[in-house]
This record gives sequence, C-alpha cells and structure tokens, in this order.
Amino acid sequence: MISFKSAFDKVLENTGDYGTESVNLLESNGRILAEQILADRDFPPFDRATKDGIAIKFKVVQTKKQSFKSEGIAQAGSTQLELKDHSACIEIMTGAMVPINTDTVVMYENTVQENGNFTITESIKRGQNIHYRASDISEKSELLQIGTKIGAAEIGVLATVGKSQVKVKKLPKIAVVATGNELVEVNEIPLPYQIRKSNTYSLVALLRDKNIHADSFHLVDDKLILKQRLKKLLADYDVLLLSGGVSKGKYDFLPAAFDELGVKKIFHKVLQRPGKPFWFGKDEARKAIVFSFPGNPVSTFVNYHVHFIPWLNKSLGIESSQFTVFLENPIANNTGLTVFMGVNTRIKEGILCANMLRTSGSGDILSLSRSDGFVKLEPNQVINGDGAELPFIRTKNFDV
Ligand SMILES: Nc1nc2c(c(=O)[nH]1)N[C@H]1C(S)=C(S)[C@@H](COP(=O)(O)OP(=O)(O)OC[C@H]3O[C@@H](n4cnc5c(N)ncnc54)[C@H](O)[C@@H]3O)O[C@H]1N2
Ligand code: MOO
Repeated sequence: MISFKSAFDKVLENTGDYGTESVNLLESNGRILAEQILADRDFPPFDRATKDGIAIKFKVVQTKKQSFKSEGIAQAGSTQLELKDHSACIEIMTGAMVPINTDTVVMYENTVQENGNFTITESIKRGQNIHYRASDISEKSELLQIGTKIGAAEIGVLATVGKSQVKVKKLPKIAVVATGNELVEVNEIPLPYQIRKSNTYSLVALLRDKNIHADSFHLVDDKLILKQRLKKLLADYDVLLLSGGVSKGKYDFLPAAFDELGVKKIFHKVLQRPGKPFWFGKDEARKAIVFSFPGNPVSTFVNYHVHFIPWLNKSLGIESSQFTVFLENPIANNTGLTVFMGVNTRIKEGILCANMLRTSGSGDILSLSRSDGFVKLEPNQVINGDGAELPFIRTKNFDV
C-alpha cells in the first residue's frame, strides 16, 4: 500500500493533454482559454463622454456666468460632431464621441438651461467627464492570457473584441461506470437485497459542473462480460471513472480484469480513509486513464475530489485552488492513514471555521449532503482543544 502523498504524486504524473477546440462564445463559459486574446482596437476606441451634459472648449470659459449656446446634440452611436463656434457648446450623451474642438464635458445637473443656452453653475476642470481613447488599454495589447478560466467577465471581454468563436482546451471524454449486481436504476423499486445506484449520478453531476458531459454505464459482476465491456470503453474514452469492485470481495473482478486487458496498474490501495482500495492505472495502447474508485459513496466522492479534480486541472493546465479552514474540534487521528473528515463550515469573525460531522462511515451517503467539504488529517495527527488550521477540500459552493 502506498501513502496518500505518493498516490497523489503518481496521479499527477499521469495527466493527459486533450488538445484544443473551437466553441461558440457562450459555450466557452467555464472553459480554459487556449488562445491569446489581443485588443482589436484601443479601449475605449474614442474619447467618450461619461456623463450626459454639454461639451465645451475649456479655454473659452471666462466667468461662472458665461452661457453657451447649443449647436446640436452628440448622440451615442453617431459620427463625431465638430463645434463650429468655439464659445458655444454641443449637448452630449454618455457614450458619445467627444466633438472636435471640445475637451470638457459638464453634466446637465451642473448647468442651467434657458432657451437653448447653458450656464455652468459649478466650478469645472479641464478634461472632466471624458474617458480617453486607449486610457484602459491600447490596440494589440494582451487582454486575456492562454490558460485563463473563462467566466462571465471574460465572456464580456471576448464579446468586446468580436470573438464569436473561442479556442479552448478540449475536455477529456469520460465514461462513468457503476459495477455490482446489487445496483438498480433510479426509476426501479429495489428488491430487499438491492439498492439504487447513486455514485454514477453524483459523478455525472460533478462532471457537469466542470462542463464535461460524461456517458454512464453499468457493468454486472461477471468477469467475462466485464472484460468485453471494459475493452470497448477503454478504446472509446479518454478516462474511465469507475466505482465499486476493487476491494477483496469474491466478485471484485476489476483489478484482475484490468490486468488481463493489459491496463497497467500504477497503484492499488492507498493509505487513506475513506477510499483506501482505490485502483489507478493507464492503458498505454488505448491511451486511457482509469480511476477505479471503491464503491462506498463517500469513498467515491472523496477520491473524485482529492485525486481526480487535481488530475483534471493539471491536464487542462490550471492550478488547483488550495483552501484551509480552522477546525474548532479536538481530534486525534490514531492511524497511519491520511484521513478526510466531513465538516460543516461557517464564517466566524472573518475566518472560515469548520466543525466535524457525525457519520457512520463511508457508506453514509446522507453525510455528503450535510457536509460542506472535508478536512485533511495527516497520519497520526492530533488536534488539541485549541483547534487548528487544516487543508480543506471544498465540495459545495459557498453560495448554496
Ligand atoms: N476484506 C476487505 N473488505 C473490504 C475492504 C478491505 O480492505 N478488505 N475495504 C473496504 C473498503 S474501505 C471499501 S471503501 C469497500 C470498497 O469495496 P469495492 O470497491 O469493492 O466496492 P463494492 O464492494 O462493489 O461496493 C461497496 C459498497 O458500495 C455500494 N456501491 C457500489 N457502487 C455503488 C453505486 N454506483 N451507487 C451506490 N452505491 C454503490 C455497494 O452496494 C456496497 O455497499 O470495501 C470494503 N471491504
Ligand atoms: O475506503 Mo473505505 O471508504 O474506508 O470504506
């Protein structure tokens, strides 16, 4: 059996690169940018008014009482106007081009209007209320780097520079596989010795959060059939995420089946809890990676978060976020295993604090919906009554 750290390192040594693809702008949300985005023009592209009011030439302002006759209206979305009489003004709307021969915008609220003449009522500064051309960034400057995670703000930038198609990192093609004769479908009534499958649904849902639309399968405990089905899945998919069938049971055929199919075992069994019987391997010939998680729901869930997510992030070229929480309870891990313990979190005086949850073990599927994530305890780590800051594996968003 290998330590959690060694297993984790081996998982990260076996990441893949799935290339790039072009997707529609809105479909790029949540994806990883695979092209450098440059400004196609200056930002902003012209001197633009930031207030509705009048545009004037500052130099001609002599007294507070002076009034400016309006020559016309500069509307956003219209060509640039020119102030003919330098002692007059042009009314201007937010977003419009500042007219030629003007350099200052005074908002309507700071003027008094009478018969098309405007008198400025407040002191003004030269150049006020103008967002100057290229003051944010100039043409050809880099706006977004390769490797940026695209969110709503980036979609706005991409739209601004006219990217209706965006080159993003391709996601691996994934098969989620349930194993076990005891499993029935969600819409079936289980017999007394059966249960409905849940792991595959959780995994498919988790993957959807990563924009991956996985296909799911169910394999029964028959070694020959298992091998036939696995062979095809290994050829058709980049990654197999399996649950169940990897411990010591008489029907836990997966390790032997992988061996007979020529899938290289990288490790089997990790000094961690839950999720100890995790089997990880690589099919060099068919170019597939196999995450074969132990079947207990908490084991599958924890392994997905602690091993698969960092693997996926590294495969896509992005850093995995590292969180910590302050665990408020004393706890002793009297084992040589790395332990992942379900916790609830809350913000106390600006600090994210965690409290451990009672659970009956890795078959306790309800504990997953009650917890916000897991804290990581090192082998034989003891936390006394003062609590301690610990690594935190977040499994829920803070906004839910
Ligand atoms: N002699 C030993 N027995 C066990 C060991 C061991 O080291 N020696 N390890 C235990 C640990 S730890 C775990 S975790 C489990 C993992 O066993 P398997 O990966 O072989 O999984 P199964 O036996 O197939 O299933 C375990 C449990 O999970 C339920 N299950 C499976 N798939 C699903 C699914 N898709 N949805 C919901 N529930 C699922 C299954 O019905 C079982 O109850 O082994 C221990 N035993
Ligand atoms: O790996 Mo098991 O999850 O300890 O029950």
